[in-house]
Amino acid sequence: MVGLNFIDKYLKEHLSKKRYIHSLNVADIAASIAEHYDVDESKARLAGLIHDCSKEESYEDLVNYAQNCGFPVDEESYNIPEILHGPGSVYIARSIFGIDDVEVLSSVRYHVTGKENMTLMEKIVFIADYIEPSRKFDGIDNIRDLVYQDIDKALLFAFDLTIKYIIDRKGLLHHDTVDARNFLIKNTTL
Ligand SMILES: Nc1ncnc2c1ncn2[C@@H]1O[C@H](COP(=O)(O)OP(=O)(O)O)[C@@H](O)[C@H]1O
Repeated sequence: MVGLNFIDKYLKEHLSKKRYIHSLNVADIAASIAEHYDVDESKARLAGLIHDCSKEESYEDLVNYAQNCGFPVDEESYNIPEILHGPGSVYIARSIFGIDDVEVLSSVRYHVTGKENMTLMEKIVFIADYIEPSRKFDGIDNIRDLVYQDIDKALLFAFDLTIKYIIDRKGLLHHDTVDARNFLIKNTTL
């Protein structure tokens, strides 16, 4: 794997200032949630740092990256450009940063939509992205409180908000977020 200085320089060169700061914020909060839940802080921090590294690439590049990211990406995903940077960032993580840790890679892969039966690391990176300090929307304070009490409750709140947001805008909704939500409803005590 390349050094953190290389990753930092890459992010500065490939992301807007705002998204670069967002990435640093997600890294910090992911590490803090990981510490709380006793999972590997440095992996959570790394996944948070790189989660959006492909976000400003063209649709054509993202399609190519997603097809070669090493995780399944279904056909429907290519109709929703907003979600392609999940797999796209995995491609850059592997091919440019030399990251091969599956926990880190899968947290980046599913950070936009979530998925059925998420690992704790995947949950941490997803929710860190959702609540990092520069995010502002109704209900965020509730999610910020819940994260340290019961991460599944925080995730359910976030999935419901995302699903409602997309439905309100008549957008195409990828089923992974619905699957993530339904899995929590069926398998956890909420
Ligand atoms: N299941 C889904 N189906 C369609 N669009 C989705 C789904 N989940 C998330 N999105 C969209 O993907 C985008 C994610 O952007 P954002 O929250 O800024 O993530 P990031 O910090 O990873 O860039 C949002 O526009 C959101 O509405």
